[in-house]
Amino acid sequence: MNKKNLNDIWVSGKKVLVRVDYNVPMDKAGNITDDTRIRATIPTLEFLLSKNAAVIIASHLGRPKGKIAPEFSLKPVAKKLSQLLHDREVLFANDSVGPEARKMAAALQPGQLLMLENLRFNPEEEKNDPEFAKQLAGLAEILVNDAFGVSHRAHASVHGITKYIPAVSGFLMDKELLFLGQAVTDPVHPFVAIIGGAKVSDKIGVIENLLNKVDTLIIGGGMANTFLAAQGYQTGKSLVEADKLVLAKELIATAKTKGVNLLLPEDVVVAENFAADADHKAVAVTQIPSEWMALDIGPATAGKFAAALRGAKTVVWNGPMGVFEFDAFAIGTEAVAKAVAASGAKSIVGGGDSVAALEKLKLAAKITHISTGGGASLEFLEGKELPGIAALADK
Ligand SMILES: Nc1ncnc2c1ncn2[C@@H]1O[C@H](COP(=O)(O)OP(=O)(O)OP(=O)(O)O)[C@@H](O)[C@H]1O
Ligand SMILES: O=C(O)[C@H](O)COP(=O)(O)O
Repeated sequence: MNKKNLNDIWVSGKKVLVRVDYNVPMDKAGNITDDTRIRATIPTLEFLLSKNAAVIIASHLGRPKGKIAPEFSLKPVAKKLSQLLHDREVLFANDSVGPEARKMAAALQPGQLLMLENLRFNPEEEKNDPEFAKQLAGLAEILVNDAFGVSHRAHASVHGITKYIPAVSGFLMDKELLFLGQAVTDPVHPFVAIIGGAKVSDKIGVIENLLNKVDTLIIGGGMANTFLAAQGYQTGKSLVEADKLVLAKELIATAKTKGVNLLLPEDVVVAENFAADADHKAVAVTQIPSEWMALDIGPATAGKFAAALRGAKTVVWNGPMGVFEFDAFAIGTEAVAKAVAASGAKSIVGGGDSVAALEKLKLAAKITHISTGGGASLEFLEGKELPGIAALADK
């Protein structure tokens, strides 16, 4: 990529603002339930500290809608970061561009770390407000953008700010762009993509773009029902997007024209109702009872999908094959997770459910790259230009 990264600039003794995506899940008591996104930025932070930069960390957490909301405070995240950095002190400012942040940033010494409070406590962040961006830029000399997960948002801390101070990518951003970039621009074939999750409407762009690149496209999860309905199967009470039937038909036709091997479920696990303990059974897609709903791919389909993954050289996976939250309907997703891990392909996985399945099965280490981006990795796979990446300084 023709953008500057951390190796292209002098950071020693400089004040560096690092934009990270510490939008991590927390339980009701404020405990971080998955710290992957924090751990993923440690190489960038350690590099900056080893170079004696004064490091100011900025992030959002959740969607507090421009208002101060204690449940969205980044304080617990600062504590977690300190632990992950072997109890190194992480100073904390109770605002992001206010008097406290300004004072603490000004006093920050080389080798020290300061975390700002949630950027989204200010409505100006999401509005990409130039004055807010300028104030944020005023805290530092350089922006290091390691927040791949938010690079699809034209927000002040990833976009507007780059008008005032130079912006380069951090190591996490580099890693995301390298792996996702290779998959969309220069994949090694055979290239197999697996797309699942609830709705076709969320992933139309991804499917359309991947149809130009893949050899095999596997579709599972709730969205597969719309494709089944489009082919004329009775889908009972399954989740089907009636307004997407024509589109699903078009996508099936496009796959054919482009010579893509499109794989849809042949059998599904149907349930009497949407519940963890619902009565359920595997049936052929021609046999879905009118009062039942498909909540997982069936065993024959899982076998077919696994076979399609054998010999793949590049695999992209996003979205579960069924209602993974209920054990009875997690079997298809787990079978796909095992097949991706066993494929030996360069594998790129995005999305919380797919990653959770891999972690549950202790297979995450077998994946080449687990993306920290949700919406951002989807938009990247759609082939869109992400504003936070476009705004990085050119080489
Ligand atoms: N057959 C189905 N019927 C109804 N819901 C389904 C079905 N299959 C999967 N789902 C639901 O889809 C949801 C995930 O879909 P979503 O579109 O949010 O995927 P995603 O967020 O991209 O995936 P990930 O969480 O891996 O990123 C899960 O909550 C799952 O229960
Ligand atoms: O979790 C994410 O996908 C990112 O942090 C972006 O969050 P957002 O969808 O609230 O902008």
